Amino acid sequence: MASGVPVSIRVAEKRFAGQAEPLFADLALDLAASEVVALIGPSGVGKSTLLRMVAGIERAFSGRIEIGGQSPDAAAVPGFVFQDPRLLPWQSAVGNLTAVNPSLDLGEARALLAEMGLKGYEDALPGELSGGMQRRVALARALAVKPQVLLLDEPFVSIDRKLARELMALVTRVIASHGATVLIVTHEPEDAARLADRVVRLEGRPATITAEHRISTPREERDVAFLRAETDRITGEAEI
Ligand SMILES: Nc1ncnc2c1ncn2[C@@H]1O[C@H](COP(=O)(O)OP(=O)(O)OP(=O)(O)O)[C@@H](O)[C@H]1O
Repeated sequence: MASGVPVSIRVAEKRFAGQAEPLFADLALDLAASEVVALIGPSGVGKSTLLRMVAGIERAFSGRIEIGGQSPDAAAVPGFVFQDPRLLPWQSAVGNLTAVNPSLDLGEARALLAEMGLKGYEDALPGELSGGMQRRVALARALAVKPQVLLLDEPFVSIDRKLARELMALVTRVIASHGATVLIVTHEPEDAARLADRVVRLEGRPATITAEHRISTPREERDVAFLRAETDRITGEAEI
């Protein structure tokens, strides 16, 4: 089990070609080791871009991002869960895990899939799995790199709420058992209230942090009434 490392984000400027205003200017965000931070904010504010910058996928910006004191290039590979599962269609579930980490032994890969509730489906191809099962494989794949940092980009979007809640329960267990530092982008304040230790709202262009909200109640104690109240606080319908 890898434990989480601190993440330091300092963006002097990030601007895509053709943008009159930079997406980010003098943006600073720190995550403590093993902290779970949810990024919320309007569409187009730059949440996914920031996640890709932390992952080292998006490199054209001025500033510095450090993962456990190292640049994203030098740091251990983060686990990344995208909006859609993006599995290799010709690889089995196990094959999708070993594809991202060839040193993962088959027993470990199968154990990760079992942890995601996929016992018996290890050798199935993605096309033979339901959408929900494919998302579970994608989560197992993110854990297959034994990440110190887990990046989740709207992993519960465009699925029904029942499935989203099942997957969130799974992510809650993963957070408890794998201990990574987690940065999750979500449109749903309720999802943030379920999962995060801290909710950070980005707004404007350049985007700034306009609200931060800590949630200290343990995840497993967050019941429906709690989630409703927290969601109101996060959306600004109650004082934060
Ligand atoms: N590769 C790119 N080239 C040019 N512009 C881009 C690129 N990627 C993102 N953008 C622009 O940067 C802005 C931020 O995009 P981003 O996807 O990060 O926002 P977001 O907050 O994640 O939005 P959403 O919630 O809709 O996913 C948008 O205006 C988008 O069009």
